[in-house]
Amino acid sequence: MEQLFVTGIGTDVGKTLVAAILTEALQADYWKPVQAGLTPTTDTAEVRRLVRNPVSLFHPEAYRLRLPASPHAAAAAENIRIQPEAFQLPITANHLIVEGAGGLFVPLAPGFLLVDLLAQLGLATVVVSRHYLGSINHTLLTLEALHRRGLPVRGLVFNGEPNPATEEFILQHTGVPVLPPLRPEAVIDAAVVSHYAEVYRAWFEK
Ligand SMILES: Nc1ncnc2c1ncn2[C@@H]1O[C@H](COP(=O)(O)OP(=O)(O)OP(=O)(O)O)[C@@H](O)[C@H]1O
Ligand SMILES: C[C@H](N)[C@H](N)CCCCCC(=O)O
Ligand SMILES: [Mg+2]
Repeated sequence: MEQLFVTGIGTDVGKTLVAAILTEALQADYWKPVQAGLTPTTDTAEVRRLVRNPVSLFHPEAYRLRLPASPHAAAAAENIRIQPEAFQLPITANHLIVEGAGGLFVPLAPGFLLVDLLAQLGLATVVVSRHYLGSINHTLLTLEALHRRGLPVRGLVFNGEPNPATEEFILQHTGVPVLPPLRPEAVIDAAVVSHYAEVYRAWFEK
């Protein structure tokens, strides 16, 4: 069974889109442990919108915070302190896709970063890198942080217009496996996710 934690080089890089593709490809369950920002939608609702298979279950978030901000600040705004013990992996016999919030060093509580939650859960990662000027540095920092903690990378996803110079450097420098890339899409809907899910299913079966 695949139990994968989707992280990224920052916020808005495409983690939810990748999580939806993985959820559809593997007919996996999905879990977003910390949701900061409830409108116009949540990541769980977005993945539910993008996935068509009847098997996937959507597990409730451990924290649902109103403010679209760093989780430690969104929690503080509601007089909540995020507790490491509150995070228990959902019990399921299915594949499980877990989506982080922002990047690895996003604070959840004083002294408790998202990467600490990842280490506590003990999952392999899928890392999403979106192409922008500065993304090489953000990607290498993310991969080094995982490597230093002994957290395995199942695959790296490049999102955006192809950038061979960037992609080749990162892959040669780190040696991580690469998942199929995502290209800019005019709309993000279930049909687009279904297309990528086919490609991802083949990658996992190879
Ligand atoms: N390849 C793409 N083509 C078109 N739009 C994209 C693509 N990848 C991501 N997007 C859009 O970019 C926005 C940010 O992506 P997404 O919500 O997946 O980011 P995220 O990393 O999950 O952010 P968060 O840290 O808030 O969870 C969304 O509106 C998403 O639909
Ligand atoms: C609200 C946003 N969409 C994410 N859920 C949280 C992003 C936190 C980023 C914090 C930071 O790195 O400065
Ligand atoms: Mg997301």
